Amino acid sequence: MPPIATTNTELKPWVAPVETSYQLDYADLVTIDLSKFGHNRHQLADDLHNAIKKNGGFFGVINSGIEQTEIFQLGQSFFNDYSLESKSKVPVNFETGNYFGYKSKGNKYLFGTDVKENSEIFNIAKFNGLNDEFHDLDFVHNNYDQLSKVSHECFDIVRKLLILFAIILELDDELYFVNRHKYEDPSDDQLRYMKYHPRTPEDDSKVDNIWARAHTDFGTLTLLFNQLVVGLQIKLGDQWKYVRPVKDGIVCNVGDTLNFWSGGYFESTIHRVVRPPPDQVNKPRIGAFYFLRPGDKALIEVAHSPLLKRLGLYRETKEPIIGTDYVRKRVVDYHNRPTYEKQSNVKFKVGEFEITDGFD
Ligand SMILES: O=C(O)CCC(=O)C(=O)O
Ligand SMILES: [Fe+2]
Repeated sequence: MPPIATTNTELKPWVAPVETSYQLDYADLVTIDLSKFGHNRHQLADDLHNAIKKNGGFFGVINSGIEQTEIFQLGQSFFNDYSLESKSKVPVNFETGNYFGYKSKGNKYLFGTDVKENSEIFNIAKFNGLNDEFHDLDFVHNNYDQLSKVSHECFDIVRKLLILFAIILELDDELYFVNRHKYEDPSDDQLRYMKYHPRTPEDDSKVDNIWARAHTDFGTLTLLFNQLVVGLQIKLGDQWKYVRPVKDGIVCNVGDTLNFWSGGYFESTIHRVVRPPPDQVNKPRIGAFYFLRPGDKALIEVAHSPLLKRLGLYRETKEPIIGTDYVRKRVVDYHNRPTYEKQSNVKFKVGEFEITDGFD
């Protein structure tokens, strides 16, 4: 079905949640200034290199040029203005592993308890003419132009980051990763809206206050827009550290496939979401993300990087794996289950590439 032109519904103002007054144990995230990209990308690549080595693949990005108020206005509208029936028109089908569409909350029990998982998710495929059936929801029809704009703007940001990652690896071709992630190609990239529905303290305590199980991200890069309701934690060594919101900025992290391309040098770090502090726990925690994922034309092998060779991290890949295959197998393995069990240090492997995950 062809896209129906946007009707430009009036979006209600977004009132950002007030920051917590609790003192929490935060990771010392390093932030890079993307406005340097145009005139000094080699310096910026050095900045990024320092940033990712400090916090296992998590870093902040400022001056990306993207307008975040509109992103959250759209998310707020999705969760507040549309009925369950309207949102459910394109349901996520975990059997396919593409993860496009809507997932309502509370479909699965957690950790062998009587407590259900609490996230509501809508994953929006790229606006490249290949995914019209996954855009067939009133919310998308009503906001088609804005959502398409946001999706393209997110892509422009990750495109710059992909160039910086190629520079860090000293690859001959700065566009090595860009050529393996093209907006016009088929891939399971998603612009995601996510809302966590608070549970009672009693229920939360039965599941160790976990709102999102510990995991690594499945694709290449993740952008996480200004999340003021804290709860995201990353695992650094054996310590969990909170991620501080980057004011007017983006938290970004490396996922599994960039980890593979870099022979593990860029880390796909385990993270989770826990119950927010008491002064924020009942605020709507609406998340907005862009998940960059390699497509079915992207072969994943350890890149021929002089840096990786010097570090002893380069190895020849006998059988490269296909980007979309990896991501879909990972989604199926992770989500296509009747319940979410408690597991630690689980290995997931496709071909020669293995990741250690853990649900804690
Ligand atoms: O909600 C968050 O802050 C993070 C969620 C997350 O890690 C994910 O959806 O992959
Ligand atoms: Fe994640």
